[in-house]
This record gives sequence, structure tokens and C-alpha cells, in this order.
Amino acid sequence: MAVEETDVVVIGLGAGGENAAGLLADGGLSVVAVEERLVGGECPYYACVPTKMMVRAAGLLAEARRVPGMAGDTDVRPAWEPVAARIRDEATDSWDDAVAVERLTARGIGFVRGRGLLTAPREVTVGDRVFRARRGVLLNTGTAPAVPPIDGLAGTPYWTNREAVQAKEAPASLLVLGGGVVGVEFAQIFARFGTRVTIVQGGDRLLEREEPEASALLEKVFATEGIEVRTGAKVTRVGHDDDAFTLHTPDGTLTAERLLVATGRRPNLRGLGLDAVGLDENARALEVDDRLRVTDGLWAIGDITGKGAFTHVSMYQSAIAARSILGADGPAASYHAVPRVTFTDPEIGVVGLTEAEARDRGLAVATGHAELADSSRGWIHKVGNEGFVKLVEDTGRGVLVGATVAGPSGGEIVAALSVAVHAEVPTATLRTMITAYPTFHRALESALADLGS
Ligand SMILES: Cc1cc2nc3c(=O)[nH]c(=O)nc-3n(C[C@H](O)[C@H](O)[C@H](O)COP(=O)(O)OP(=O)(O)OC[C@H]3O[C@@H](n4cnc5c(N)ncnc54)[C@H](O)[C@@H]3O)c2cc1C
Ligand SMILES: NC(=O)c1ccc[n+]([C@@H]2O[C@H](COP(=O)([O-])OP(=O)(O)OC[C@H]3O[C@@H](n4cnc5c(N)ncnc54)[C@H](O)[C@@H]3O)[C@@H](O)[C@H]2O)c1
Repeated sequence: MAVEETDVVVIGLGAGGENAAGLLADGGLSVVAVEERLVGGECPYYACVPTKMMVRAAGLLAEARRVPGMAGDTDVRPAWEPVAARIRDEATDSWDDAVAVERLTARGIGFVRGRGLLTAPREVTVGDRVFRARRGVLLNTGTAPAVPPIDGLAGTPYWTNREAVQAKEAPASLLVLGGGVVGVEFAQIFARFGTRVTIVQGGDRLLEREEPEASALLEKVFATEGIEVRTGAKVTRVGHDDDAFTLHTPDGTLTAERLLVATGRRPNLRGLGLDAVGLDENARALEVDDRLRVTDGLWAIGDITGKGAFTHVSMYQSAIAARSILGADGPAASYHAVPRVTFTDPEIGVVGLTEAEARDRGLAVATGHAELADSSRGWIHKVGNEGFVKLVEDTGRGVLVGATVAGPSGGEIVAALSVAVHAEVPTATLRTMITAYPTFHRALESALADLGS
């Protein structure tokens, strides 16, 4: 078998892999890009983009339902068809990546559809082709839904995010297994389209990685929207017949037309040939240095690095990895100010550390809190004004190390605090800032005033 020579092989074209392949080609290197499914990965076809189209549609319904008592009357009759059509036609091209492939090849990148396998250092095999990468290999293989080994679940037509974004109609009822980000976003979307939703969460609260105040707020809002939340739940068995799924728990059974499994992700590391380069394919994540290097001639970016499973992290890392592969200088990767947004209503925008994480690191911590409803804008906004600002200060250094903004546009407002955490702006300086009246972000002033009190 003839070995094909190239400078770099990229295995897996998630958001970061696609971007890095382009940067490397622009930098003058020959690049072979290997993707077994769809170029662009999870985000454009099964995750961020289609789910945020759903969030937008569900938000329109919620706003229309808020009209009575504020601005007249509405008669809201949800229809899923425009949502499904938009995802099919505008977002995913019927889950076809021809345009994305064309974008790659137009930049001179060699595209190979297939499963990439590391067969030796700097060597990748795809089917019957073998590539030797002079500079090295970049891995961006991402994650797949993790499905728990619950008795009876395998073999049933349960949904993961991949089937849920292809829904042709909103089901009459839906059980959501898992109350993390995926679970809560889909739960509220479908509930707003009339689906009777129950979240069955193993952890003791929703969004257990975020501030407990955010979990409590979501649980309160979900209750008002008719979404049932069962926390601390243990599902022992899953049943399915033509009409329904049944979850068996020690407290009884739950039944619904559809079941969405949203219990986390598993990294696509198994079967990648990591043992051929002396690495453990059973690891939760690949250990990378601050240039995204795993070992000599091997780089990794995206969800498989365990630095935050978000598209913006994958993109951020792709630029650093590409620079490293090109031998160019530039800032090293730093993760002290990773932002993330749970696109529920209220949105939960977060940056950096939660209070618990800051305390676990042994920092001297002060927190500041303000309710959005108590701000002038929150009071004016009235219906749908639930939310808060929570700041986490490292009092030793006098800087914010984390913040949460929950509420209308929480994911946008938190950007101001991302700047503060990223640039380590002294809280004393933040307190001298002028915030426009009457904006939601004026609540930042109140939260700053509350710090340590
Ligand atoms: C429902 C949902 C909603 C989300 N919403 C958001 C959001 O709003 N904002 C946000 O920032 N993040 C969101 N995320 C997370 C986001 O989707 C991921 O962080 C993002 O896709 C980045 O992943 P990645 O770059 O690691 O690779 P991925 O997108 O996972 O892509 C990896 C690619 O590698 C390919 N591959 C794997 N193994 C091989 C192999 N051996 N050979 C060839 N190809 C291979 C796969 O087919 C895949 O195309 C969401 C996730 C889910 C599940
Ligand atoms: N808006 C966004 O940026 C966005 C949206 C969706 C997903 N994501 C990314 O995708 C990642 C994965 O999200 P996710 O929600 O799938 O995972 P997750 O790890 O955030 O949450 C999974 C939840 O499922 C629960 N769980 C696990 N096993 C269970 C079981 N057997 N029964 C009941 N509950 C169980 C856990 O307690 C946990 O709370 C996120 O961490 C995030 O990085 C981001």
C-alpha cells in the first residue's frame, strides 16, 4: 500500500478541526482532513444551531403568551412544522455537508470521508489509504451521547439530541432523562410547544455544575410552565411498547410517548488507535499542554481535551493549535474565563468559577448577589423578569474569578463580566464604572455593592 505524504492530518472536523484545517492550509501547509460523518461536527447539525433555532421559536411562543395583562390579547397556537422545516432547510441542508466539504476543498485541503485511525506516530489510516503527516496529526473527534446501561433501554427507539433535532412534530409527552444543559434546553422547548414534559434527573438539582441559585431559579420557572422535575431519581428499568416509554423508579413508574436521553457525553477516543502512540483510549480526556500538544507530533482540540465542551472552546483552541503546528508564536491557552450559556428562559450566562469551585481551590471568596426583578429595568419588564446576578470574588487579589447572570439576555449581559474575569479587572475599578439607566446590567452595580456584605 503506497503511503501518501502530507504535512498535517486532521482527524475529525468539528468546529475547531474545520477551522484549524483552514488556518493550516492558509499558512502554506498541505492538509488532509478526515471526517466520518458530517463536516462541522455536532454543533451545526445536531446541537448548538438547530437547538437555538428551537429556542428562538419557543421564546416567541412564550413572549406571545406574556401579552395578556401587558399589551392586549393573543391566541397562541404552536406549530412545530416551521421549526422542523427551518432546521432541515436553513440549518442543516437536510443533514448534508456538501457545502462545507466544498468550502474545505476550495482552500486546497484534501478531504477524505471515512474513519481515521492512528496506526503509528504521525501515521493515519483511513480505509485502504495510509497518510504520513510530516508535521503531525490534529485530533478533533468530539463526543457522542453517553447512554447509561439501564436495563431495557438499549434497542428502544429513544431519542438523543441527534433524533430530537430531527423531530417532525412535538410529541404529546416526553420524558427527559438527565437534567444537565441538553436536558433543560430541550425540556423547555418542547413544553412551550405543548408537550407534557417530565425531567428525570439523577443529580440532586438541575444544572448541577452551575450555581445552586441557578438550579433553584430554573426549577421554579419550570414549575410555572408545567414542566415536572424529579431530582435524585434512579431509573432501574426502561420499558417500551408501540405507544409509550415507561421508566421504572423506586417511587413508581413514569410514562410518555417519547424518551430523550440527555445524560452526558462520551469522548470519541475509543477505536482511534491511541495505543499506537502510547496513549490510553479509555481516558475521559486527552491531556494537552497550553499549545494543545498531546505528545510529539500530536495535537488535540475540542471536547476531547476536557477544557469545556463548547463550540467556542473548540474554536479558541483551534487557532492556538494551528499556530503551534505552524511553528508561530502567540499567546498560550488559558481557561480562567471560559464563558457558557444555558439557553433556557431565563438564560443562564456563566463565566469562570462558581462559588463552590472557587472555595474548593482554597481561595478567600466573597460573593455579591442582586435580583434582576429589583432593578428598575426588571420592574419595568415585569412578566418574565426572573433572574439574578451572582459575583464570585477572590478577595486575596481583589478580582472577580466567576459570575453568573440569569435572566432575560443573561447570556449577553454576562459578557461584561467575562471581560472583568478575563482581564482581571480589579473590583475597585469595576465599582467606578457607569452603567446605563435603565438596563438589566445595572444590576451588576448592585451585585458589586453587595460583594462581601
Ligand atoms: C444538544 C446540544 C446543544 C449544544 N449547544 C451548544 C451551544 O449552544 N453552544 C456551545 O458552545 N456548545 C454547545 N454544545 C456543545 C458543542 O456541540 C460541542 O462543544 C461542539 O460541537 C464542539 O465539539 P468538537 O469540536 O469537540 O467536535 P464535534 O462537534 O463533536 O465533532 C467531532 C467530529 O469528529 C468526527 N469523528 C470522530 N471520530 C472520528 C474518526 N475516528 N475519524 C473521522 N472523524 C471522526 C465526528 O464524526 C464529528 O463530526 C451543544 C451540545 C449538544 C449535544
Ligand atoms: N448551551 C450550551 O452551551 C450547551 C447546550 C447543550 C450541551 N452543551 C454541552 O454539552 C455537554 C453535555 O450536556 P449534557 O446535558 O448531555 O450533560 P451534563 O453532564 O451537563 O448533564 C447530564 C446530567 O444527566 C444526569 N444523569 C446522568 N446519568 C443519569 C441517569 N442514569 N439518570 C438520570 N440522570 C442522569 C447527571 O446528573 C447530569 O446532571 C455540556 O456539559 C455542555 O458542555 C452545551
